[in-house]
Amino acid sequence: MTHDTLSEAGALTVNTLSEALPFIQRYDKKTIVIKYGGHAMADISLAKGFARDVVLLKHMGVNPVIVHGGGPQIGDALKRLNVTSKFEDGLRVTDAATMEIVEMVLSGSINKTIVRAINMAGGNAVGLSGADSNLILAEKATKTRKDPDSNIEKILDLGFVGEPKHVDPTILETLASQNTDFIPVVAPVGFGLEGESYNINADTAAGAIASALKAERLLLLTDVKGVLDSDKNLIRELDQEMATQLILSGAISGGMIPKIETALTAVKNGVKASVILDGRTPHALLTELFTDHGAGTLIS
Ligand SMILES: Nc1ncnc2c1ncn2[C@@H]1O[C@H](COP(=O)(O)OP(=O)(O)O)[C@@H](O)[C@H]1O
Ligand SMILES: CC(=O)N[C@@H](CCC(=O)OP(=O)(O)O)C(=O)O
Repeated sequence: MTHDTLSEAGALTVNTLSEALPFIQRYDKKTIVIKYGGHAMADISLAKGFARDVVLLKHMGVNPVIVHGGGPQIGDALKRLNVTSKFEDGLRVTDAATMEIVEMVLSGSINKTIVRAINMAGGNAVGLSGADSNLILAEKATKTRKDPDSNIEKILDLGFVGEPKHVDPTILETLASQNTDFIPVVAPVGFGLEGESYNINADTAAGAIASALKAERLLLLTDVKGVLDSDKNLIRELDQEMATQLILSGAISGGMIPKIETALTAVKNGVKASVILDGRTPHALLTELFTDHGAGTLIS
């Protein structure tokens, strides 16, 4: 690189930093809940980049709360143990033996891998699951499906799949209020009233936590650019009406449906806005929060 191109690059960086000022002011001391999915953490360099970005956010005055998934990693562990696993409407049917493994993987290995990565990047992460400090009280998920032949609504028994019934955010608020540098990292495992554990979809857990905290943003990191229309173009902004139309037309399907529903519900429950964005893009979090153009689909 010549001296000129180097100084041009330097000027560009400084301009970008300077343009970030209004965004840094907007998010100062604000809570941002980030759902970090299992696919996004599989790539080591992306995972390191994610940890650095979270630490940078904290240094910039933001209060990031991480809620992680781990679907692919649970799948690998179950395969190694010869336990078969199936999904109904995007949720893993979870019997008692599967639940034990789900909890080991989510609250154990994955949670601690993320905690270590953030700490290695210079942060001070604290790993929690929904059982810690009564964070996520869950109850058995009640899902139904219409039988196509008889048109009768059937109840699906998903075992220990749970839905958040009550989130007590005291521990997260306490960590944030002490002016410490703690970064909470939450595994989506809820506790039941009988002492049982529940496997909660990580998007759902992140949405419930964001709602309880009245977060400024719920960022759902996934493995596509954002919500795409029927021509596969990125939709920059989406509201309830558009989402309903796109679901009815079939342009939005599969795992994207519960993700959008979570994003919309969070907004209805007091989260300022939700964003679905690409966790495969380096620095997706920083681009979303600190640039004019953002990164994915804003849902408000
Ligand atoms: N309109 C759409 N826009 C983007 N993705 C969509 C759309 N419709 C369906 N999808 C699917 O939804 C997936 C994201 O949901 P999911 O696999 O549950 O994500 P994650 O594992 O990150 O939680 C995408 O990889 C894509 O295959
Ligand atoms: C009930 C249910 O399906 N739970 C999920 C929890 C993990 C998760 O949601 O992880 P991702 O975000 O990486 O997909 C599961 O068992 O896979």
